[in-house]
Amino acid sequence: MSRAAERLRLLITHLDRPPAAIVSFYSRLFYEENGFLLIKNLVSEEDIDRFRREFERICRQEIKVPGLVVMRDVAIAKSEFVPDQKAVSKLQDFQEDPELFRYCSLPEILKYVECFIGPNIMAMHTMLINKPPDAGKKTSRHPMHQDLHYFPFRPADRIVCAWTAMEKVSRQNGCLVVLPGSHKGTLQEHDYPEWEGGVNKMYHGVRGYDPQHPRVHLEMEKGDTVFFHPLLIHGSGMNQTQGFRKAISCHYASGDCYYIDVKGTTQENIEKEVKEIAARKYAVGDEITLKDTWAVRGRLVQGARISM
Ligand SMILES: CCCC(=O)SCCNC(=O)CCNC(=O)[C@H](O)C(C)(C)COP(=O)(O)OP(=O)(O)OC[C@H]1O[C@@H](n2cnc3c(N)ncnc32)[C@H](O)[C@@H]1OP(=O)(O)O
Ligand SMILES: Nc1ncnc2c1ncn2[C@@H]1O[C@H](COP(=O)(O)OP(=O)(O)OP(=O)(O)O)[C@@H](O)[C@H]1O
Ligand SMILES: O=C(O)CCC(=O)C(=O)O
Ligand SMILES: [Fe+2]
Ligand SMILES: [Mg+2]
Repeated sequence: MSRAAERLRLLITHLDRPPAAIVSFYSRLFYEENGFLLIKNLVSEEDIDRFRREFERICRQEIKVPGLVVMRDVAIAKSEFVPDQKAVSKLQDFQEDPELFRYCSLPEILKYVECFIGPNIMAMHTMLINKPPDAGKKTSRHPMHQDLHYFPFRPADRIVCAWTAMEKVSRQNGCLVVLPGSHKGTLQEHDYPEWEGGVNKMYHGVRGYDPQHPRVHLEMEKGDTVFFHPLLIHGSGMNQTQGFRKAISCHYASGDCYYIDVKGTTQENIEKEVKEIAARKYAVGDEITLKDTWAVRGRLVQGARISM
């Protein structure tokens, strides 16, 4: 941390009731320097319990949500499907589920998102992650990566992720691991890590990241929320408990971001995979573009949809 940030932190910890302006200025400085900001106790217990109940209903197949992707861990991908949360490692694209999508519109979340990306806010990517107990092959890990690798839109500074712990997350059950300050670098080349036990579909990792870079384990309580920059290198360790570690997240982009063509960039490999899956999912041919797959999923949650 810079000296300015450290002095502000000391000031805040020594004041009985630090002025809100100083706290927000410090928070912003912390985000600029580290690429993430953790806010404790931001989402209510009641809301989280509602998201959990909705997740369980989806797993039991009591409701069907258009466009939803229900993902199984690669370790059990080829075994018989049972309609239970134990068979689901992640939901993606829940924008058509009003109950889960409520998360993306929570005013306490949008208040922060607006500070980072401005008043026009699109929810671009939604996930409920149910990290399973590791089946013994370390496939429950998420390799270190930058989320921007997946996004064909810019600028990076107008994108932010909100990630809320739905229960206590610790090093034991595979909390997020971040490399503070790594968001100041550029987008790195990503590919599948060479892991003996297998890797989940599309879980690319940064090629040759520096293992000496300081790492921070973000241990969090239920309702704590971390906001992070799309260039921040992060991942999560394996779940060494018997519980399913739950988190809900949304990636936001400003309504005036713009799409880019990733041809000829390091993102070409993920484009190829996404197009193959999208062609099957939407039963269309080769003509679907990466941009289309994002434009159909994005939803405006505040302000104006300008170029997204
Ligand atoms: C900021 C963003 C960061 C990220 O999003 S990182 C992770 C991104 N990952 C994704 O977007 C993957 C999303 N998942 C999916 O699209 C689907 O789950 C997926 C992988 C296409 C499978 O879906 P379905 O086709 O409905 O499932 P299926 O049971 O019919 O299986 C079809 C073939 O896929 C395989 N599969 C299923 N889950 C897998 C997994 N987790 N890892 C690797 N392979 C997997 C499955 O074995 C089957 O293979 P085969 O065709 O029988 O050889
Ligand atoms: N060989 C590797 N190559 C790349 N990334 C790795 C490798 N091993 C672990 N990681 C990543 O590092 C992060 C932390 O994972 P891991 O569970 O191995 O360590 P940890 O939880 O920090 O340490 P410990 O297991 O000692 O508590 C995860 O994002 C994981 O995917
Ligand atoms: O919840 C996790 O383990 C990490 C998820 C993540 O970083 C992602 O899906 O991009
Ligand atoms: Fe990520
Ligand atoms: Mg670990």
